[in-house]
Amino acid sequence: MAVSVAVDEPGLLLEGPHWDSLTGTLLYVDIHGQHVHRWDPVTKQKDTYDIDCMVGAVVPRESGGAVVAAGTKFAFLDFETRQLNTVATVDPHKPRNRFNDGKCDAAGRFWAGTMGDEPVPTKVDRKAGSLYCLHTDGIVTKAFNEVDISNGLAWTSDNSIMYYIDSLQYSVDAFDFDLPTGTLTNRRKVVNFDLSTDVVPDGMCIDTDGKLWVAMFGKGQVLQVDPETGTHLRSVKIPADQTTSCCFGGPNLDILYVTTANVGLSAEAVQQKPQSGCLFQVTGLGTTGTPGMCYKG
Ligand SMILES: O=C(O)[C@H](O)[C@@H](O)[C@H](O)[C@H](O)CO
Ligand SMILES: [Zn+2]
Repeated sequence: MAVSVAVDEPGLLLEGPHWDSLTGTLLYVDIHGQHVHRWDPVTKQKDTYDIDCMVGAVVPRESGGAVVAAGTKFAFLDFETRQLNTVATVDPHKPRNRFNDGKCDAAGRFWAGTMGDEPVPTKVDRKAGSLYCLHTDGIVTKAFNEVDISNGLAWTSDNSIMYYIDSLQYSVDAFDFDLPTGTLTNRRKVVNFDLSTDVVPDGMCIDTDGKLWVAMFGKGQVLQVDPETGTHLRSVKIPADQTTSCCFGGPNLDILYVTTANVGLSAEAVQQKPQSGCLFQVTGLGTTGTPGMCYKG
C-alpha cells in the first residue's frame, strides 16, 4: 500500500470526490474555497469552476455538466459556459444553513444534506440540517430533519440499504432503501465510533465487498469498517489530520482518492503537516470500489 499526494495544492475544505469513469476525471469540491474542481490524473490538468457560495457536493449529470448542492440550492453547472442555474432551494427559514455532502443513488436521484452554521470545524448549530432528495423530475423531497452535520452516503450493490453519516452521531446508520421510490425506512446504527470531541466520521464510500471506507475528520485516517458486523477492519493513515471524504477511482476503480481540509488549523499544525488540505491517493489496497452514479434529470 502507498499513500501519496495526488494534487499538491492545498484547498480550504476539499470534499465530495466523485470518479467520473466516462471522462476519466475526478470531480471534487472546495466547500469554503467555493470551487468545483475537475482533475485529470493522466494529463495532471485541473479545471476549476467558481461557485457563488459554499458548495458541498458535485455529481455529473447523465445529460452533460453537473449538478451541485451549494449554499441552500440545488443547481446545474454547465462545464462549457461555466454558468450555474438554480433548480430548487431548501431551508428557506434557515438562511445560515448550507448544503454539505451529497451523492446519487442508482436510479439517478441526487441526495444531499444541509447543516447549520459552523464557525469552527465540528462546532455547528445543532440539529439545524435536513437530508434532501432531488428527484429526476426536479422535485425536491425532505427525507428527515434534525441533522447536525449531514455527511457520508453509500448504497449496497443490490440497493436494498442506504448508509448515512450524521457526523455528530459518531456512527454509520443504515436505512432499508426502496430503489423504485427512494423511500427510507427502519433507521438503525450499524457502526459506532469512539465519542471524542475532535474526531468525527465524515464522508465515506463503499467497496465491491460491501465494506465502507470512512474518512475520520481530525484523525488523518480512513477506516475500513464492516457494516454487517460493526467491526473496524483496517485503517489507512493520511498525512493530513482533517480527512474529509474518499472515493475509489482510476480506470480499475482501485485507487482510493482522499480529500482533506486545512480550515481551522493553526500555523503550527500546517507547518507540521504541510500537505494538509491536499488531495491524496492510496494505491495497493487490493480493493475496488463501486462506480459513482450520475444524476439522471
Ligand atoms: O466536510 C464536511 O463534511 C464539513 O463541511 C466540515 O465542516 C467538516 O468536515 C466537519 O466539521 C466534520 O464533520
Ligand atoms: Zn463531509
